Amino acid sequence: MSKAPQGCCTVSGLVKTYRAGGTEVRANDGIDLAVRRGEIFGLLGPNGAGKSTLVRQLTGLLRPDAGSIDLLGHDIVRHPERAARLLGYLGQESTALDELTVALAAETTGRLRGLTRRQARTETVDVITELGLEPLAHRPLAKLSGGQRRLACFAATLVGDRPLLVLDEPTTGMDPVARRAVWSAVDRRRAERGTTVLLVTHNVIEAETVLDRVAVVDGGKVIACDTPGGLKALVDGHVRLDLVWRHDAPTEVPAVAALADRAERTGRRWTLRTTPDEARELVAAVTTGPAFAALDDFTLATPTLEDAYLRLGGRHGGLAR
Ligand SMILES: Nc1ncnc2c1ncn2[C@@H]1O[C@H](COP(=O)(O)OP(=O)(O)OP(=O)(O)O)[C@@H](O)[C@H]1O
Repeated sequence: MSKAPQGCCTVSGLVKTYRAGGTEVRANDGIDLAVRRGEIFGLLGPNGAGKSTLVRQLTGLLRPDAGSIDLLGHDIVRHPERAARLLGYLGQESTALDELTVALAAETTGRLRGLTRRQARTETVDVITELGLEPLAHRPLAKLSGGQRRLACFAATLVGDRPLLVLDEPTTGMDPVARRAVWSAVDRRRAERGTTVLLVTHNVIEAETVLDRVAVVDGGKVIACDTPGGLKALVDGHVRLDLVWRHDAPTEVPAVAALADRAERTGRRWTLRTTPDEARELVAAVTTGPAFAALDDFTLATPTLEDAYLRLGGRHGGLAR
C-alpha cells in the first residue's frame, strides 16, 4: 500500500486511450496531479480536454492504460472497487436511480454505502432540508427539471459521509439559488469534516470563487496547476477592455479601424487585452466623437482566470464566463 502523507489523491503518469471505429483518442496523455486533504481542487478546461476521463479513472469506473492513482493510501488501479468506499461521485450522466423519488434515491445511496436504514433516513432528511429540496422530496427524479434533478443527485452524493467528493460539473443547469445551496453544502463539509472536493468545471466565475487550486487541462495534459491568484499572475499587468457597439463598429473612425484586427469579437462586443497605459488611451479614443456615439457600453477589468487560461494557450470558447 503506498502512502500519501498530506495527500488525498495523487495521480502519476496517467494515460487513457479510447479506441472506437478504427480511431484512437488519447484522452489522458500523462497526467500528474496531487490533491491535498481538505482542498477544493478544480479541473478546468475546454470540452473534450479529458477531465471526465480523468475523474472516471479516479472513481474506479474506468481502467487506465498506464499510470498510478493513490486515494488516501489506496492503489485504485490495482483495487478499483475501493474507490466507492472513499469517495462520493456525481457524474455527468443520469443516474440508475432515476425511477426513484428524490428521498428514496438519497436513502438508497446511503444504504448502498453501508448506512443502517435509520441512519440513511436521518441523513436523507438532513440533506434534503439543507438543500431546500423538501417540496420535491416525493417526486421521481425522472419527472424533475434538469436543474432540479441535478440538485437531487447532488443530495444523494452527500448521503453516507465520504472523505472525498468528486463532482463533475455539479451546478450545470441550476438556478442561482440551487448553485448557492451546492457551494454552501460543499464549504460546510470542508469546514466541519475536512472533506476534500475535486470539482470539474467550465465555469470560470465559480472556479475563481470556490477553488483553492486549479489544474488547467487541455489536450489530455495538465498545462498549469496553481491557485486562481497564481494563475492570474500569469497575466498580471494586463487588463481587458470590452467595447459593446450599438450596431456595427464605426470602422470609419481611424482609432476604431486600428483595433479591428486585434479585437476578439462576440456579436457586438469587441474584447481587447492590453496594458493599463494603452487601455487608458483606447478609452480616451472611443469615448469622444463618433466612436462614442456608436458605443453602447464599455468595461475595463483586471484579468480573470479565463484570461490566464488563454495566455496558457488553451482554446478559446470552451470556458463559460
Ligand atoms: N467512451 C468514449 N469513447 C471514445 N472516445 C471518448 C469516449 N469518452 C470520451 N472520449 C473522447 O475523449 C476525449 C476526452 O473526453 P472527456 O469526456 O474526458 O472530456 P471532458 O474534458 O470531460 O469534456 P467535457 O467538458 O465536454 O465534459 C474527447 O476527445 C472525447 O471525444
